[in-house]
Amino acid sequence: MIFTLLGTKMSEDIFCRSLPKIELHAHLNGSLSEKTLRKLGCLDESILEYHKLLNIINKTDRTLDECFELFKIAQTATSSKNSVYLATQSVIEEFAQDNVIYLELRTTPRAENDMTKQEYIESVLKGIKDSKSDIIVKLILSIDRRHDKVCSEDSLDVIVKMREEYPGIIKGIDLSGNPYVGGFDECLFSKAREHGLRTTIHCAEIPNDNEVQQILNFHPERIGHATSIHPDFGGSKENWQLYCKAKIPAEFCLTSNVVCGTSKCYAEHHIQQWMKNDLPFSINTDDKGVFCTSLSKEYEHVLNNFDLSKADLWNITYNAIDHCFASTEEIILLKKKMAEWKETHAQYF
Ligand SMILES: CNc1ncnc2c1ncn2[C@@H]1O[C@H](COP(=O)(O)O)[C@@H](O)[C@H]1O
Ligand SMILES: [Zn+2]
Repeated sequence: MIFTLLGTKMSEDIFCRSLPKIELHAHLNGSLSEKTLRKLGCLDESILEYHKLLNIINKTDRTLDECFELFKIAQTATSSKNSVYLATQSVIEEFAQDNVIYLELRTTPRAENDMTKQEYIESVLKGIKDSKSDIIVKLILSIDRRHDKVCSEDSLDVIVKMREEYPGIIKGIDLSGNPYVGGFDECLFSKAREHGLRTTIHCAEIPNDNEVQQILNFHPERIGHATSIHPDFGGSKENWQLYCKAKIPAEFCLTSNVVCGTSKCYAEHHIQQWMKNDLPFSINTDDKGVFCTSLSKEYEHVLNNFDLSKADLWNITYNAIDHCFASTEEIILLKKKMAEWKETHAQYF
């Protein structure tokens, strides 16, 4: 990679791009760039829908539902085994180009046309295995909140079966989807856990104290967004106390929250409460395609809005390694890579 360096100064954007990064919260179909959508044969009209987001951002009465409509465009582009395979490869390549050294990709297995849920997962796995990029990739499989019990249990059966075959790549299970629909099924996630799957759950994207309490009591390995847990952001005092005891690492996705309107702006993002109270978190993209972002840009937003140093940013990435679902050997390797980068780039801090 070529950097424009002035003396020993490295501008913030180049620093954020150059920094080796850990991505723990990226949905496959939400991560498809315009370039990838075109490669998959997506039509201009559909791509234009993506750009409508710029209008959504400027609207004050936008809804989460409007953002969720956009996933359907990407999902239409990945309705065959080959397109799922190509999409996976493209997404991995783009994260690697952004100097992401470890990626946990998540996706919801879909049975579509002549593709079964198992074939969907196999296509993603093939995309991961055939990837030529210098990046470690693990897979988390998602359960969509809007699916009924029968459909979710069917997904879990396939996920468990596939995990037995590919324990080195399939690491966990996630609960995602429109937070206004469906709910958290503790039995399903306990069953997944019994089968050795790690758990990460989208939690408190909107205020929902009862569900948040259930999720915190279940104690997943990680939670996504964690927007409305702190009382200043619509959560109850009891749940915040529960969270502070549990200290479950949170996966923050700032642009996603700002675009969807669940955070007012970057500077007022709830990440500030985690920093203030020394609670564990990582910085992630959520849906880099839909929200027109990258992990580097997310790091820049954090750097610019919260009075942090470049060393603080390095620490955030380094600490995120402890939240990942990789093996002990891989964790050691990632920490070594980060330490080496710090040493060779000491003059830029
Ligand atoms: C905005 N924040 C979010 N909150 C909740 N769920 C989200 C999400 N962003 C994405 N997804 C979930 O990921 C799917 C797209 O990727 P996959 O088809 O699974 O690869 C969406 O349909 C939704 O279920
Ligand atoms: Zn998400």
